[in-house]
Amino acid sequence: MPHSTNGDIKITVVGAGGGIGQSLSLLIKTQLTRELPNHRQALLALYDVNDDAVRGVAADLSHIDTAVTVVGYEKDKIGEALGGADIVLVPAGVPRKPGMAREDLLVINAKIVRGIGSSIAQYCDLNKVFILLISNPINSLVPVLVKELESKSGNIRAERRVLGITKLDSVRASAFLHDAAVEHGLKPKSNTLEDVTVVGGHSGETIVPIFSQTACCDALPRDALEALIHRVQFGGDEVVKAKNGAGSATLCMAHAAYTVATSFIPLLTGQKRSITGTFYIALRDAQGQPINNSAKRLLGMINDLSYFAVPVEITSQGVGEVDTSVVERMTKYERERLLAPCLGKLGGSIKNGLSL
Ligand SMILES: NC(=O)C1=CN([C@@H]2O[C@H](COP(=O)(O)OP(=O)(O)OC[C@H]3O[C@@H](n4cnc5c(N)ncnc54)[C@H](O)[C@@H]3O)[C@@H](O)[C@H]2O)C=CC1
Ligand SMILES: O=C([O-])CC(=O)C(=O)O
Repeated sequence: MPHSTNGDIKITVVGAGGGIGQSLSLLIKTQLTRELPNHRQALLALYDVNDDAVRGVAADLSHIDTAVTVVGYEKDKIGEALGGADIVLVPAGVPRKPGMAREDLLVINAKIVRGIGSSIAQYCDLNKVFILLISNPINSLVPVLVKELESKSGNIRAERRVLGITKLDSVRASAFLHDAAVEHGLKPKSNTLEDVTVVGGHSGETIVPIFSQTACCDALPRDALEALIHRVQFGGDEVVKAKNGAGSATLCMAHAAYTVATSFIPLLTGQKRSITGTFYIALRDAQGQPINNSAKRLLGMINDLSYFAVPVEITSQGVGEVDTSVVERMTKYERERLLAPCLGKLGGSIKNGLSL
């Protein structure tokens, strides 16, 4: 299965033998056909440097009765795993243990992500593939990956194909908002939880949930709202502490990444010309110029930071227009108490990634 010829959708999971990789691959194998038009097939390519793990996961998943074809690729077969991919999901790297910050993973995971970036530049079509990065610290590793792709491929639009997944923050914000609403006697009107836009980055105070733009925010007491914001910003710590040395969030992350991956299906199958989603993206191109006018406007609102998580339009050309309206409509409290500290910390993380 080297290439996704004849119109099949090819999704490659790099780091498929790990906690996130296995759960994410299970979701893709069991659920993806529901999202596909009848005449389209899906290929799921699993890659990991741990040969036993990838062999085992591929054999195990291939016994499930869905029409998604699963193939495992061992360490020296990365070219075949990546060739022809429409989406490359990257949950490869080391997770946190208690007492560690995501930033403590930078040196080790940057080495891993750079190696993967180099292989993507070699084997993927950078005018076609979407690279969805999960590995931490996202705030610094998206810059690392973009730089690697630009230098190894010479493709001046490579930055538009790289999307840092911050979806788990909005998944948590929705879940915790629902919990808080129930706790304060605000009866949810349906089983569908409210979406919460989260901008900034993916670590502590760089995570900026915009609860003011949700329906039930005004009904919550101020202290409950502040506790909610803190819980979203430090939600990852809750899981790291609970797992007590056995790693960080895997199941909720797999759910978040699966949701993101399936949101691309209408674009990949030509049912839609564009989709939208919130991603941590590069706002400047390889020459340092804003990627478009909306990115230029956003840069003016965020102290000129070159990377930021924001709702954005995605077309077959990659990252398109960013939606600046969520940042424009933030309250004074959100601007001063959340956005300002986010920008300070995020600037440092971007610099750390670029200086490696
Ligand atoms: N963006 C986000 O919201 C989240 C990110 N993460 C991050 O995701 C990463 C993975 O987490 P887990 O799955 O829990 O870790 P894990 O240790 O269970 O799995 C990582 C897998 O990556 C593989 N790997 C290492 N180097 C590789 C390479 N060069 N190529 C291919 N595979 C390679 C390992 O063999 C292992 O199977 C961590 O960095 C973690 O911090 C975790 C949760 C949320
Ligand atoms: O906390 C971690 O290290 C993993 C992660 O990014 C999250 O759960 O949000």
